[in-house]
Amino acid sequence: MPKVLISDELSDAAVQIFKDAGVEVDFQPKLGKDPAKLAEIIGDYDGLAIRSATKVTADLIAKATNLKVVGRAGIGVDNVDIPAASAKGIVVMNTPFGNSITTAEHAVAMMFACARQIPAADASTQAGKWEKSKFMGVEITGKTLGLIGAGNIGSVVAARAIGLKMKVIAYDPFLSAERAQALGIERIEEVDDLLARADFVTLHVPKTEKTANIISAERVAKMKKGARLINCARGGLVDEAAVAEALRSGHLAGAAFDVFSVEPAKENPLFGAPNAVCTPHLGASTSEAQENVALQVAEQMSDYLMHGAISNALNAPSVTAEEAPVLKPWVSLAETLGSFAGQVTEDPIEEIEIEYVGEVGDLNLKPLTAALSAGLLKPLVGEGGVNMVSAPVVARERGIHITESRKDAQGAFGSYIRLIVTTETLTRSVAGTIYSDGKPRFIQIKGINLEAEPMKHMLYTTNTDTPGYIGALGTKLGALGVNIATFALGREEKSGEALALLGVDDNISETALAEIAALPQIRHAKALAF
Ligand SMILES: NC(=O)c1ccc[n+]([C@@H]2O[C@H](COP(=O)([O-])OP(=O)(O)OC[C@H]3O[C@@H](n4cnc5c(N)ncnc54)[C@H](O)[C@@H]3O)[C@@H](O)[C@H]2O)c1
Ligand SMILES: O=C(O)[C@H](O)COP(=O)(O)O
Repeated sequence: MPKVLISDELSDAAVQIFKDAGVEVDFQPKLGKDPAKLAEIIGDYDGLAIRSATKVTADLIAKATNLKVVGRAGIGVDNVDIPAASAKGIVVMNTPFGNSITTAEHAVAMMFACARQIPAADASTQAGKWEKSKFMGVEITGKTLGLIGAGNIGSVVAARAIGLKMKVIAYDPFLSAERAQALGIERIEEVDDLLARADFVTLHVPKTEKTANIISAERVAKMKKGARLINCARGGLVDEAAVAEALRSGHLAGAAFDVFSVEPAKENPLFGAPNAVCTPHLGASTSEAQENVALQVAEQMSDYLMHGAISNALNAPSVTAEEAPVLKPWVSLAETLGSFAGQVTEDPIEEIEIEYVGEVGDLNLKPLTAALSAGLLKPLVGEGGVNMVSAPVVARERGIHITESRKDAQGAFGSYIRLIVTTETLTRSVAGTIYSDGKPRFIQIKGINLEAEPMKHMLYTTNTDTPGYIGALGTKLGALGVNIATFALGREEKSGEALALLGVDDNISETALAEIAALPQIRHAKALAF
């Protein structure tokens, strides 16, 4: 039974979902704030469900010896070291839509809060002051709202703002003209042009190398005098000290921040600045959003751990729950073919071509290609060093170029996978299919037809096609105490080249292999393990 740890404040609805799916669950919502304790126990878990408090660092991942999936109940995954997770084969998934509306509503609430100074007016009124003339505000109607980032949350904010009779302009390099038109907003090519026009600027981008400090001190200075800035996206997008200074100088009339460069924010340059409205990362904190993301993350993680279905992963191809069982035998075949090629190829691999022939080409090929690449790279990288998640990264790091193509059915088999591996000196191919019994078969090696069911231990030989070879090999294996389970042969009549693929009961030792390879008919012998 897979075991999941919930280390942040998730709605307890998630616990029931895990249990119902047959996943053991440990609910320790304070653990995210205790990294040492978390590191001590993480090795026991197959899954880790988090929000933003838990920091999934490379150090934590190194200790997570059984971890298969990290599920983020929310959107931002900047608290997860995704390259480290990918390198270890851990799927990282989030819930990209569950809290978008809630967060957009918070941004709109923050816009109103700083347009009418509601928090300060509230504090003053509750202190018995009645400072009616102190809290002069501005109308939102007819004002220009500048969105930086018009993705899921930004586009909900746009819709709400249009409803409030605002003019909405947006800077987002990935926003198409068609999408902007559909949203009823104006696309702006340069951030600075947006800042020069907007009365309110609101950020809705992830924090990346490109967006870090996107509202720098220089850009704060370029904002319209009297403008207001809202950040409900991520800390680190804005130069907070420059904004505080602009509030004091009167260049900006308000700033409303839900997120800060250091969190939890116990102190910050914005605290105490005039008309600075601050909330403690509450964007996603509604009962509706928390229920949504908790249920969704628990479902996604359970589907992966129990059935291999992958959704909303940041570092792995998607596989639906319907696809997973259909793909399963093909994923296993792909990994076996890759493993065969990886074990018999001695030179550095330059290129891998994968042909999906016939009906298999209609399946979701990404997981098949990833599994095949993992099988192929495993013998080169070492056991445990690569899997479906990390294989594309490892292949890229090693300069191995992978291509895939779909082909119409040809030959005796309606559907099969053929892998062609190119090294500096040679090109080799291997093909396999799934029989109607649901089991995989090798059907061709080096262009030579044969039929062999993959087994845990196998012996592969290439040999001259001369009489007596089978007898000599059988006798030699008998003398070495190697029991033959299956024996498949193939040959190319014209070239006189032949090959054999045998299933054997146990691993063949190196000494035994050397004796086998010394048979006069043998060109090459290799002990294989799957
Ligand atoms: N305050 C909270 O509690 C809270 C809650 C949810 C999400 N968030 C944060 O809100 C942000 C937006 O979330 P989302 O769901 O809308 O994400 P999204 O991926 O749907 O949208 C992000 C948009 O940013 C755009 N973008 C990327 N690089 C850009 C750049 N350099 N300049 C301008 N635009 C750029 C993308 O094209 C995309 O349209 C994320 O950082 C997320 O973590 C915060
Ligand atoms: O990215 C997100 O989903 C938000 O920042 C929410 O974070 P939280 O789950 O820690 O509230």
